[in-house]
Amino acid sequence: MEHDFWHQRWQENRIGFHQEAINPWLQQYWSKLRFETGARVLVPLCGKSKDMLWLREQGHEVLGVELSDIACRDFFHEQGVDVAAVTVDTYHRRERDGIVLLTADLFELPWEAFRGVGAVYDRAALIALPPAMRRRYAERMAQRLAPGVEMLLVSLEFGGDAGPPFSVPENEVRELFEPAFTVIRLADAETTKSQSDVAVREVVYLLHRQ
Ligand SMILES: C[S@@+](CC[C@H](N)C(=O)[O-])C[C@H]1O[C@@H](n2cnc3c(N)ncnc32)[C@H](O)[C@@H]1O
Repeated sequence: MEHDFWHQRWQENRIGFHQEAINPWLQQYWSKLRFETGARVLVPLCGKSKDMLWLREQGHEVLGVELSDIACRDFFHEQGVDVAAVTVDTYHRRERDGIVLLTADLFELPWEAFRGVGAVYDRAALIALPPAMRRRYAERMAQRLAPGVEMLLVSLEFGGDAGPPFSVPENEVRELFEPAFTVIRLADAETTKSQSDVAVREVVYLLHRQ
């Protein structure tokens, strides 16, 4: 998607993807991942997800990367604090109590920004991207993550190519990430796509960087 698409969504507050509750898959399956105590968790395309608060409560440092400065600002504002942004190179950085949010294009971030990442949580990141960008995303993860780093990925499967959110079925997840990652399908459940009655399956994967 073009940057403008997302900036407009945030400006107009059309953020149906945002969840007020902590994601149940995250709570159920995060303990399946292997990481060091307190590992820094990368949350790509993080929006203002409250899941980052849950990860922080588990003792992690959190590194969220998000295109929209509105999202990064509002994440902290909704916790009752206004955190000033510091400009670093081409992006904005806000930090408070172990949560760092970078207002940046994930694909433009330099290597150093990924330093120390020990785990990844992807909810509505891969599925927010059109096909060619999904390939770039998987390549970027393979380039930037150290061997042994694991990712919890929540994907969606439904009929049709329209999006976002896009349907990314298991064969595509494997095609994108293997062999750089081993891919384990952990669980799935039927849900309903918002604003329509299309049957949608949410699928949770554990990815292990080889
Ligand atoms: C579907 S939303 C999901 C947000 C969050 N993961 C959640 O669960 O609420 C996708 C987010 O990715 C952001 N985004 C899109 N392209 C991006 C990029 N190239 N780099 C960083 N963020 C991006 C959008 O602004 C949007 O907030």
